[in-house]
Amino acid sequence: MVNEKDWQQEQERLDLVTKKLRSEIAELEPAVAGLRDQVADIRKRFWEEVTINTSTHEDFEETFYSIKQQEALLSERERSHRQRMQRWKNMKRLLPSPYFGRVDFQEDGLSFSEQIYIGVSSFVGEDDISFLVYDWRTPIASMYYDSLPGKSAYETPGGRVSGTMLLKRQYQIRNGQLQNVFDTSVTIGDELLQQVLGKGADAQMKSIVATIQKEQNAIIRNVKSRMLIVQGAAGSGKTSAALQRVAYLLYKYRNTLKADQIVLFSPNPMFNSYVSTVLPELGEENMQQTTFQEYLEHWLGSTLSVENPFGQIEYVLTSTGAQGYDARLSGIRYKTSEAFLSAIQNYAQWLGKEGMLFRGIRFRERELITAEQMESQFYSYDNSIRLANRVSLLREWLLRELTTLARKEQEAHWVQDEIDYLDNEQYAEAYSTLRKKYQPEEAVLHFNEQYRELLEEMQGEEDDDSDFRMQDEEEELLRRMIVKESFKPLIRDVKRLKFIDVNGLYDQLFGEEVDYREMTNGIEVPGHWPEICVQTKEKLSRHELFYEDATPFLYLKELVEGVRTNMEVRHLFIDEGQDYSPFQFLFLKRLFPRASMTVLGDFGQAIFPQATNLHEAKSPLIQLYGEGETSLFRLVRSYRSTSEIVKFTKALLPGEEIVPFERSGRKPYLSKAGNGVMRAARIGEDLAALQAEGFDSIAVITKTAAESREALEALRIQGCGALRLITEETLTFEKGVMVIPSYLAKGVEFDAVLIYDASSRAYSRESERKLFYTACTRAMHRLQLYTTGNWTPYIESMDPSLYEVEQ
Ligand SMILES: Nc1ncnc2c1ncn2[C@@H]1O[C@H](COP(=O)(O)OP(=O)(O)OP(=O)(O)O)[C@@H](O)[C@H]1O
Repeated sequence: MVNEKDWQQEQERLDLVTKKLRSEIAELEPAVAGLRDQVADIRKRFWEEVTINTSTHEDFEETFYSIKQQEALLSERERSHRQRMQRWKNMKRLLPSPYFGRVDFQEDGLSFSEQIYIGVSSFVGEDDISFLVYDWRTPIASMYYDSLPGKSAYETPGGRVSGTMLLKRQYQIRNGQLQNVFDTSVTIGDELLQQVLGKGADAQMKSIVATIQKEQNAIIRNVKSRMLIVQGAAGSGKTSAALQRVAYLLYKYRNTLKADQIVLFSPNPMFNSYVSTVLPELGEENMQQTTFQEYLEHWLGSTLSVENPFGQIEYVLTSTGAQGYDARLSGIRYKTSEAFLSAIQNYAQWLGKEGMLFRGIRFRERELITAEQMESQFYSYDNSIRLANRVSLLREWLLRELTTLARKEQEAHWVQDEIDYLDNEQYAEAYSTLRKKYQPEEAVLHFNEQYRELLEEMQGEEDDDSDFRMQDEEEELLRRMIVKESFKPLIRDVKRLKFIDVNGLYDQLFGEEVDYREMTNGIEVPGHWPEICVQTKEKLSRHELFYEDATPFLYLKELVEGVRTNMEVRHLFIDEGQDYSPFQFLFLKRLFPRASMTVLGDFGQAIFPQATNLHEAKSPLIQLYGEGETSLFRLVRSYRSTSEIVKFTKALLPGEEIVPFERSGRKPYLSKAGNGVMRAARIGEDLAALQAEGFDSIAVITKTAAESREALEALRIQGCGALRLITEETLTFEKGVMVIPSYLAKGVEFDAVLIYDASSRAYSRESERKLFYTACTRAMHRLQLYTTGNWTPYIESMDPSLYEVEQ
């Protein structure tokens, strides 16, 4: 806290800034409203102001310029309106709390210092040059995050500015009133951060601009690397850093970068709702948000049913010992590995020489073009031409073939039959459609000409043949129309490359080991190969794909058919990056060739079998853009949980680099019950107690979805009302008490976490350790664990001083 005099001065300055903000807002208000009306008015009267006259060339020119002038006027007004509106909105946002920080900085060589007040946007005085508040994203504001009083510097586009920071101060301001003022010296920790972290969880993530830490700031402001990889412990602020980074990029590149050119891939749809308010809170529009599953379904969903990652993890967690389980697990590991990535690439090469599979084009129970014909046409192209380009050539060839075949088809009996079956009305309708449709075509023009001649003839002298001639022409056109209509689906399918049997191509890989080796240039198969083949083929025959097959399948499809790209997107953010396989990263790179990537994750929370270790030296992620274009960051300090919870969770996962932020609370608390009913009763009592203590975001975390349903039922029987069950379909995140499976709790946090079953029955395998760790690290203030039997070995082997046991 500062002394009384300083406090007084700060309150006075705050009053001054608040007054100026108020008066500018009031001044701008009518202008903002007026401009809105003016723009609407110009829009309305746009055409009244323009004289349209196109009689002569000069008139036409005049009209053209008059329209141009009106357009320019309108866009100028709109621009001015937008700018004033933005300024007005920024000031409104600043008003309740105009700034949160201040640094006093004396530049080397100058005899005076400047007071730099930092807030969520800039506020410039009437003179248009003195900054009453600096936007937190300005270069000078970076010192607030990076330095302590003493020698200090900041980077500007014009070079480095060095000097001395004389003071660093933090504020808590509510409704124009100072609540707290802290001076940060070299020795004192971040008091504001202490205050912020002591608060309860929210249904929505909050912005952290007032307390961004130095190592987070480095991530937020890095614009040098094409690829940013952040390995950060649970609760270390990865998602927070990502979102503030989006705001930073939107500010830095405000003239060229729009929010919809940034895409965030998040772990589940509920997470989207959780983070959706951070950017609007900072005065920026939200970036696009999606999940990888959405992307897979977009490209494969029309023909195949793709398992989602939660289906996969439920299977992994619940089907231990089931027939085929070990094979599936071995398959998951293999299909997401780099070896399989190479296998697919080599396989595509092999297909360039042989083995392509096509689907013959069938029409009315006949094979118009056989798969063999396509194959021989395909392999007749020079094999130095890329696979996808040869597919394009084949497509052109097929379209030409179909045109020729359509011409022949016009003479077929079925066409005549169709014409004969048309009744008068249908005939007339077909004929008029035909006239409209074929009007511009040469044959029709020709026909019309003849028709006119015929009419003239008919009006002049009688010609007995004319009716017949007309009928002939009509019939020919009708035949063309009928065939063209029936060929339409064939042509559409060819254009969509349906003649390639991608299912067959993927299926073909899963055969005899010797064949696999030959097709993939010697890549080894994993254990349980024959069973993996049976499982994969069986799924495909039902037009289904395992989650682990979806990306390789899509990759193969793209190698054969050509890549789809999105050139608009400039920045890609991938949260929970450890849950993506090398395939998925490669894919995203190919899909967004102009984008930079920021990947955030924690290998300690790698709960899916396809996990990628983000920081490993040989990690495919680092290879993606090459070391030169990649920056690695590590965040180890956990801001989410109390130090007692962090110490406990760290012991669960020896080796995980995680350092608690000094905030104290109760030790994790273990409660053993005699049976399920007693446990539910105990949890029910604890829930009530926690709520009475004021915690309003509480999660009962279960291992699986099935266990969530069971827990919900048991707790309801105990009279716990208002429990919300979270499933993979849940789209919004709300406060309250919820029952949630561990893997859906990823990325979010709760005041209190109750682990429903922490027994050795539920968590004993090494593969489950990270899942357990992820669940426990969701807790901010309280962590309570329950069992009806033995504790999980991860707890049994832990130092007992790290937890309390119910007496
Ligand atoms: N600099 C900061 N100032 C204030 N709060 C912070 C800061 N950094 C992180 N936090 C808070 O810590 C909590 C965890 O942050 P966040 O969810 O971004 O971490 P994470 O690394 O993505 O976590 P996880 O991987 O476990 O999901 C959030 O409540 C966030 O607001």
